[in-house]
Amino acid sequence: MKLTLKETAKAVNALNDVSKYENIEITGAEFDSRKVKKGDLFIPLKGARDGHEFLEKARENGAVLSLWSKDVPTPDDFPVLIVEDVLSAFQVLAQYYLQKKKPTVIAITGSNGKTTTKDMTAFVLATTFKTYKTQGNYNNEIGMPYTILSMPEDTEKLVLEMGMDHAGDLHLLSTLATPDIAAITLIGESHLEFFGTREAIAKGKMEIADGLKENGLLIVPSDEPLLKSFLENISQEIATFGWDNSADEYVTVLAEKREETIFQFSFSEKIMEIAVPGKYNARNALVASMIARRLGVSMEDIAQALAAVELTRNRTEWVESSVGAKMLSDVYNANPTAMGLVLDSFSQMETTGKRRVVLGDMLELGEASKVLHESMSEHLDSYNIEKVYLFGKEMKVLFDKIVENFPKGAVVHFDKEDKQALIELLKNDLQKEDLLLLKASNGMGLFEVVEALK
Ligand SMILES: N#Cc1c(NC(=O)c2cc(S(=O)(=O)N3CCOCC3)c(Cl)cc2Cl)sc2c1CCN(Cc1ccc(O)cc1)C2
Repeated sequence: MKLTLKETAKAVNALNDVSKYENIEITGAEFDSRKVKKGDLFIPLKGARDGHEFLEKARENGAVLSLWSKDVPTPDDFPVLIVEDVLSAFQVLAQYYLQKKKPTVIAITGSNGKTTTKDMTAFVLATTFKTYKTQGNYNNEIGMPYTILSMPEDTEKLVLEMGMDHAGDLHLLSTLATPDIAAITLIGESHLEFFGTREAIAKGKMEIADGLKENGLLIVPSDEPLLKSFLENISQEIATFGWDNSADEYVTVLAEKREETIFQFSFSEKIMEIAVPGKYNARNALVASMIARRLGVSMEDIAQALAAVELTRNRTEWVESSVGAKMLSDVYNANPTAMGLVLDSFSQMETTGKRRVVLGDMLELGEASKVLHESMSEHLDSYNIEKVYLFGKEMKVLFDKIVENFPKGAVVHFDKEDKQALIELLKNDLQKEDLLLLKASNGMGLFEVVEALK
């Protein structure tokens, strides 16, 4: 990214006069002060802590400018753009950058299929165009603007995953990104506890068309009756996909093997393959191919790319333990905000068994580490969570802080060297109906704990 101070100030509607600053250029935008590089714009978001507290760290790492809330005392020795609301300014800046660079924007949503379809689409488009895609789970109102502002200057095709937790989420993301192509991979059941009915989920998913360009294309499943009524209000072109010729384009699965799936699309004689099992991956490949064909990628390139696609393992899926407990190892974003958010949503999840959490150290939090690990106590309530297993030396302060608030023995702490002891205790404690959440920095190796419990 490359933006001048002046155009940035204008785009975010800065409230202060920036003419007193020399005209600098920003080459990136970051809200995690640890990731700030030279030339970045710092985005002080309210996470587990208020990002405004971390300007010094951002400055040390090379930030040249910062957005700044009008409600926070202004630093007098650092250039800032004072705004009504930092998050909105971040989003508006992303929208400005998108309108300036004008890549083709492809938006993809749907329950679990969206990540696979996003990866497949980007992989196929990359055979022919300079392509950029959503990284990790950066698919929400913070992650998507971040993705847009991280896009290389010469990006031709931008593949954005759009996540939906609540009604209104996709309306915001779609109107920000104004996609040229929008795809709903599946309506599914996720978040039923929030939406109440699958109709409400379908309505929420259809919001992805709210920002769709007039000459854009909406790609939807042909076998989803709940979408029918909403599609009547769509003025843009619609293409449906499915398993048979009731859809505009369909896929015929010829063979499902352990390591690959063999199939054929309605629009080509070619016998295709992807190096992953599961007929739903053939459906995801069909959506990716419909998008690629629409944008001019040849069938040869599509076939070659699909045969070689590597998928980022969908890393937030639930896996079952050997006794039947459900385990979620959320390996994304080991930062205080993400840990707090996942603890809050885990604490609300329906279960007939007990909720248990394994929390490992969050690394690289420097001198803020103690207070940030302790702050997780705000997300741990003995009413919702039966047992807390803390793992690593940074987590000792959290143990000391919460042990008194839980029944005797409900909070335990292990040093990193005692991973085996942690595994033995979990094997002993876990019951069939339990839910287990595991979250830590990758460096703590919690995936070994999950593997041992499977
Ligand atoms: N609160 C907080 C902190 C962070 N939070 C985030 O990065 C963050 C992550 C998330 S997220 O949940 O990970 N996320 C981001 C993108 O889309 C998917 C979801 C969100 Cl939504 C919001 C924020 Cl503000 S990163 C970070 C802190 C506080 C400490 N910082 C480093 C530091 C160490 C020592 C110091 O002296 C100063 C700073 C690093």
